[in-house]
Amino acid sequence: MRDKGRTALEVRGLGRRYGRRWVLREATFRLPAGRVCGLVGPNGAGKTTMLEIIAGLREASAGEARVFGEPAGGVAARQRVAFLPQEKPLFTRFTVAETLRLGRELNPHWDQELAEGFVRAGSVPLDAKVGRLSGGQRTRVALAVALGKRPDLVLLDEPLADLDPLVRRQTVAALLGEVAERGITVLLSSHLVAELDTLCDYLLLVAEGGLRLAGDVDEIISVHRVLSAPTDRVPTGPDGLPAGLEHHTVVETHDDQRYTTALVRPGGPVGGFWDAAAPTLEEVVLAYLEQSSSAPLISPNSYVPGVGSEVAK
Ligand SMILES: Nc1ncnc2c1ncn2[C@@H]1O[C@H](COP(=O)(O)OP(=O)(O)OP(=O)(O)O)[C@@H](O)[C@H]1O
Repeated sequence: MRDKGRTALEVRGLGRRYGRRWVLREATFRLPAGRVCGLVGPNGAGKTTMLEIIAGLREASAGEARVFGEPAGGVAARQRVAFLPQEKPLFTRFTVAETLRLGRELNPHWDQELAEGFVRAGSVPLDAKVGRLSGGQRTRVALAVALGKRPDLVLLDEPLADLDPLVRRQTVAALLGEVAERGITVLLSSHLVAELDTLCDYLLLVAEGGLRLAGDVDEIISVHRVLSAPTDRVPTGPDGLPAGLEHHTVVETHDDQRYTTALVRPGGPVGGFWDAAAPTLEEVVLAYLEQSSSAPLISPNSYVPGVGSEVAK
């Protein structure tokens, strides 16, 4: 792994506004090299905007992004980045082989063997016109073009959204195989929250213009607990929240007639009537999406020294 131990991406105080409206504000994090990072957030949270800034396709209104130490958008950074936008940038009249040939002509470091192998492994015929391919086959060709550039950082904007579950699983396995073998860093936006933990070992969550979660998936899960108790045993505490949560950072609470649950970052022992369990990544993500005003969590290896961020606790 060429970049092991390095930072693939460093974002400091990044912001973007359209007119007077800020869609992204003061995003600060670090993404270590070699990780597969999920970028999640509600519609309109600024995920595409952030990917476009990192790819050098859009100017930031504040702050900066650096790719392997180089300013995003500069020649050095662009050479190391491949960006696959939501609408796959393929010419429908080209055959698959012609598409790969174009990739070779446009990219000095093109890896034909990799790109062709990736397409063949998905049983996509090289002589087929791109316009005649299924959505899954087209995704595979677009990913092959992205990987063929031999990038160090791949940015994918909802690459899997239109694939059926089986094709999605096959495509993900193929993609993860390539990136692991080559030590490529991946940042991919996705709404497929239930599948994130099979894809990603790193997570960024943006909501309401700001970064709410950043860090290792394992670390993020390990600092949270899901507490549950029968609703009839849970009195209301002085702050209006269910009692017994005073010493914890409460991300979200939910109750129905039978059970009350809370996702918390424990600030001490959990006791009394509460049962505590480790949450799934999906539970954590959904809780932060539901309560986008909860205190952000930037875990230590995403933390950028000298820029105001909250460290995991
Ligand atoms: N060129 C533009 N001019 C004005 N507003 C824009 C422009 N591009 C994006 N926006 C607005 O910025 C906000 C963030 O858009 P963005 O596409 O980055 O969000 P997203 O998180 O990727 O959303 P989704 O999950 O729906 O793809 C949206 O409200 C969008 O309407």
